[in-house]
Amino acid sequence: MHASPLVALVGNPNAGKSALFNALTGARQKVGNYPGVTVERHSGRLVMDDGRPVELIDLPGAYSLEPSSPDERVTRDVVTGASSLERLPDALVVVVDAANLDNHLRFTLQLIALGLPVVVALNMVDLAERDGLTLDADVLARELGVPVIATVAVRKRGLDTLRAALDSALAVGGKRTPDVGAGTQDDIVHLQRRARQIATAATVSETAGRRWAHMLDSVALHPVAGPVLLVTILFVMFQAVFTWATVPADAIDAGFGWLQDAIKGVMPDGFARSLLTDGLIAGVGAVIVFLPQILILFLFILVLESSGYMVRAAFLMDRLMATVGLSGRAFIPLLSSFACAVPGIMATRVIEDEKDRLTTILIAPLMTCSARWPVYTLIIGAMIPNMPLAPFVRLQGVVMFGLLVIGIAGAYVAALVLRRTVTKGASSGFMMEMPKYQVPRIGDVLIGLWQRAIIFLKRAGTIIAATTVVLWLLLSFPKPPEGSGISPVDYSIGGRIGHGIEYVVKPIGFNRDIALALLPAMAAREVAVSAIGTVYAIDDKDGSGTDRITDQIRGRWTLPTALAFLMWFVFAPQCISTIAVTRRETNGWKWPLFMVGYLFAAAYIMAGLTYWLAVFAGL
Ligand SMILES: Nc1nc2c(ncn2[C@@H]2O[C@H](COP(=O)(O)OP(=O)(O)OP(=O)(O)O)[C@@H](O)[C@H]2O)c(=O)[nH]1
Ligand SMILES: [Mg+2]
Repeated sequence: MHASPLVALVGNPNAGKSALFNALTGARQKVGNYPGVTVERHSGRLVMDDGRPVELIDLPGAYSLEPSSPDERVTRDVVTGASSLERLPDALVVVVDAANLDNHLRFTLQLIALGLPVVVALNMVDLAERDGLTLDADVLARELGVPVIATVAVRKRGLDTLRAALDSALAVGGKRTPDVGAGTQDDIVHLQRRARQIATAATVSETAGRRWAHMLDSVALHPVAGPVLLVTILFVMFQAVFTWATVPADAIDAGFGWLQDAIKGVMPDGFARSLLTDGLIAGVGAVIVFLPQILILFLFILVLESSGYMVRAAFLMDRLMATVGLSGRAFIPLLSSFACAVPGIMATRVIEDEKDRLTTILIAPLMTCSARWPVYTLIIGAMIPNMPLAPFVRLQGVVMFGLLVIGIAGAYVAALVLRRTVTKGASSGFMMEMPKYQVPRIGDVLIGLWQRAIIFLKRAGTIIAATTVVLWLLLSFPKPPEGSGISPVDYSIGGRIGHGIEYVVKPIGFNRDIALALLPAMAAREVAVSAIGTVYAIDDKDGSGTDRITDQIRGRWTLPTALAFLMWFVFAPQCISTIAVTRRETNGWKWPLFMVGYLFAAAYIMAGLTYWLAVFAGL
């Protein structure tokens, strides 16, 4: 039996728990360590008005009862009575930041649901008032069903009232066993909604900016309107990529055409000229044409990120992610993977749980990265008619969107399977602060776009140029004997390698041209585009050298082949950089090899299925 009751200070990080702890205990505190963990234990003595002592502990800040760090685990274990290091508190003082009520009330609701006596310290009301936000503590108390005391920890304001409220909470409290299930059952979207409702109800007055944020959130986080908005934004993004980019892309295309002609005008005909114009310029040009589309894609991502919407999207996704046993924290790395899996995989470092993190790394390549855009766009542009389906909705954009959705669905299934087999383990929760909404700064967005453009152009200038030249050489030599009638491509070294690959990919509907492009495309996916361009430049039947790749594809590919090829690129791990970064982040070859294996298998099966279904459907 302990002499004095135990009271724990809990709340989100930076709510002011330690400041309140210091104000309440003064010099009567001890700092120690919880045995076995590196988490510090702060305890101190609080003296009630009648002189009775209460032991106060300052718990580490946490976002929720689903811990994602050792600190948060200590907090969770203590308040749920699961801790072997600390007895169950007799009451909780939940500290919330008044200026950040929506965010902090989520955890508060979870804590109240545990059933222990709770007093809420509505802290930092001075900062809230400075920001033009006035809150009604009584309304808050009524909505939450527990006493709420306004405090300013650093000015020791509200401490007497807080002590009195704590006294009566302890008096009526009795000790109940925490109802651990109650706090964690509600998913975070629901909690967030409830928190926002309460915060709105308790708000007496607020600035226009805050009012706007509340209004935007009531749409963006709405259980029905939220997902609809998210899908709409993504859909508009894809339509924009296809429609806005045509003019600049055509201009770039024309520019490279002009450059080819100019060089043909000054250089004598021969191997060097042909390598330079039909090989290098055509190959690199075929990829650079996609710069406008990639920049439009990044424009959307950067604006969504800097406006504060992205984290809201992560919230909406959390429920979905939880169904496959992934942490909501995985959303941000996965989202970055839509630009490129390499930074995406590096961003998985924010995920504490190893199994969670590994699963996220393994599915990251299924997000449609920007290197796939050139491939998708080329094939869709050549083979899918761009007929309007509805105002502002065209078939090509829909197909593109479909490929993206298939990638996500693939990742979903992969995570589901992986989490039950090779990366089995308990899943952890996710909580993040909702950032403020703000109008994106044009300068920041432009700098972001500029950086992407440079990275893309560098790739085109190095990896893509080099593989194009190597492929050109492999496809040009040795030359078939004069008058043999054999196509130079088929006779070349590259052609023979291609025939070898063709054996493997013929069953899934791929032709020789695709087989030839697959190997160089291992360097980077978009090389497939320049590689196909190279094949057709060397294999130019009429010798005019003027046919565009799209026309060549149209003439030589069937629709089932094109669809199978698209499906292949949704799954195939055609990217050396991704494999390398996976090796680095997982410290060994085991997981990158596993990733390559399962993705190639999926690519093969899905492409094959697509091909044969399309053939049987008579496409
Ligand atoms: N203006 C103002 N500042 C406060 C108040 N309470 C705390 N602060 C300041 O807010 C910051 C965070 O306070 P802490 O007490 O360290 O927060 P905490 O909840 O212990 O944070 P963690 O330990 O990280 O979970 C500090 O700089 C405090 O000085 C308050 O009522 N008003
Ligand atoms: Mg602290």
